[in-house]
Amino acid sequence: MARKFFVGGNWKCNGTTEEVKKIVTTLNEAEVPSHDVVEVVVSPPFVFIPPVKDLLRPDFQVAAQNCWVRKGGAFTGEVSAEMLVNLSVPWVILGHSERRSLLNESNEFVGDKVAYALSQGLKVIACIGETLEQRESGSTMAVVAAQTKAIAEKVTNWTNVVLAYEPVWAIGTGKVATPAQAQEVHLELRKWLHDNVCAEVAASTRIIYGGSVNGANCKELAAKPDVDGFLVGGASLKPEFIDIIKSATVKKE
Ligand SMILES: O=C[C@H](O)COP(=O)(O)O
Repeated sequence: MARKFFVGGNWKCNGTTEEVKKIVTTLNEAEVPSHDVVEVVVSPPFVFIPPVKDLLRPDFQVAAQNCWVRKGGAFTGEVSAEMLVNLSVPWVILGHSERRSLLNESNEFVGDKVAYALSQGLKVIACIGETLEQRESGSTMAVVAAQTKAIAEKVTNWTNVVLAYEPVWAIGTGKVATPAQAQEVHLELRKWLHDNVCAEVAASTRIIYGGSVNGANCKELAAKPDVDGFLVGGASLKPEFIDIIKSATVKKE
């Protein structure tokens, strides 16, 4: 089964009303491959989700950057999956490394969040990835497998899950993984899904790469057979995000 290329733009904690309008205008005016070829999802901070949804072209979708682990209620400062569904927000990013490291989100907590968000009808971009220390000690695969296992233990249907491999050492550093490094981990993750979930999920789940992706390095990465798209941080705030979307048509090796 062909996996549709997926490009996510994670705006993180950035933007003003004016900047958001400018980014959306750039996206709306861009000529990009059709929705049959590439799925584009932008993820503004919560407060900008309603205006972005109102202004954004209909072939692009919106994701939240997080949501609460269970049904909403007395959880000050949190936003629930139900609220996102109520606002017709189709996607949510969960388990981003910034939340794992700065807010101590554990593998189990992320697994619970993914399962709950899916149960409410959201689609999930689930993030995993190793630190530089873990890579240098040779434990990359063990780390990403443990992170994926915590999700797999709670999830029965993978149809609405995109797995984002984001090595922490590549995030916001300008130090992108080489295409070979990304392909190696993506292929290993696919094997892990094959052996621990099933062949169908391994073949159909999109595994996207994140970490210093830009307009200049995206094509080489997109050519790798197991790189099914990108989760873009810094460059998603710039016009070069369009070039990254266009890399969906790069021929696979
Ligand atoms: O979610 C996106 C990643 O954290 C990548 O961020 P970056 O493209 O700024 O390195």
